[in-house]
Amino acid sequence: MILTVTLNTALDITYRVPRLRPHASHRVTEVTERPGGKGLNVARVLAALGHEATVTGFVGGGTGRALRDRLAAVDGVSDALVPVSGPTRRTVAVVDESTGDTTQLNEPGPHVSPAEWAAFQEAYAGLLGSASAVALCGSLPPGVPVGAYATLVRAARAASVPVLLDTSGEPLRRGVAARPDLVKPNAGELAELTGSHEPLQAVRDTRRRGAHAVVASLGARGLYALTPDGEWRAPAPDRLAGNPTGAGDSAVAGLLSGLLDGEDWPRRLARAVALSAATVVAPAAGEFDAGTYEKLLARVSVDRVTS
Ligand SMILES: O=P(O)(O)OC[C@@]1(O)O[C@H](CO)[C@@H](O)[C@@H]1O
Repeated sequence: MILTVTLNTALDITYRVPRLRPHASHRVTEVTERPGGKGLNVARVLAALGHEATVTGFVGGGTGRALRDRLAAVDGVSDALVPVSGPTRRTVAVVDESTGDTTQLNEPGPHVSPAEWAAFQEAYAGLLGSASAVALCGSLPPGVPVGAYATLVRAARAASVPVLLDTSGEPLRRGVAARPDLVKPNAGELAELTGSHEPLQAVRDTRRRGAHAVVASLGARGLYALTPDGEWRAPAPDRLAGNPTGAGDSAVAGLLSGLLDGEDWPRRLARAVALSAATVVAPAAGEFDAGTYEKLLARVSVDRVTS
């Protein structure tokens, strides 16, 4: 199975409003609630692609129960979440129907005690034994040490399980230094990590800091991959209208799914680009439009960079 770790799980709430205006009161036209946090989105997409996925991380309180109830209804995803005494957070995505723009409000998450963090690490070590790959995704809840991902990367490497890291800030900086097989930063995360606003220079710097391979999502410029096998650029397809929340998580699912299906880098990147775009046209994170995915997969161009 593919293991996804979401230390800061969330009940994702999406509101659609005709037009979002600061200082105004809004009538919500549609509400959706989904089990979320980045790794849960990755797992749902992997399951939809036919992979067996297991999710772990912390879960607690009434929001945690609601998250688990909804997760139990998702085919192909096993729940190996670890209890925490505080309540799982909510995140709110507000979609402005007049522009298609999304505004995201993410709660910090429950406080995690040293004993809860130790219990998680024990559970994680056990799960690594049956994992063919692991994805470490999203922000850290309060109380979890800032070097948590570095610790989890090292444990995966010691167990010879390929490990992908998708986070930001100091947890990313320390996690990269622990030498994950792959990191997937966006342009903002790259700039924060390296201090460079020139994305290609920042990608090279990230690899020098320890990551074996880097796949950067550069918005309208698409994906840029720097790997031991070479460098590739995969331009994004024409801008699609919709909700971009979770598009990066679908790219992670595409990269992992391609790796485990034995695909080469260009085909993994094509999956990532097509899934990411197909997520924008689906209503919520962790879902994708299958028709759009198939159509784009046949059309995505991935170019080798030779300089
Ligand atoms: O606060 P984090 O952990 O960075 O991000 C959490 C989150 O906004 O990311 C997903 C989209 O990628 C949402 O489903 C989720 O709630």
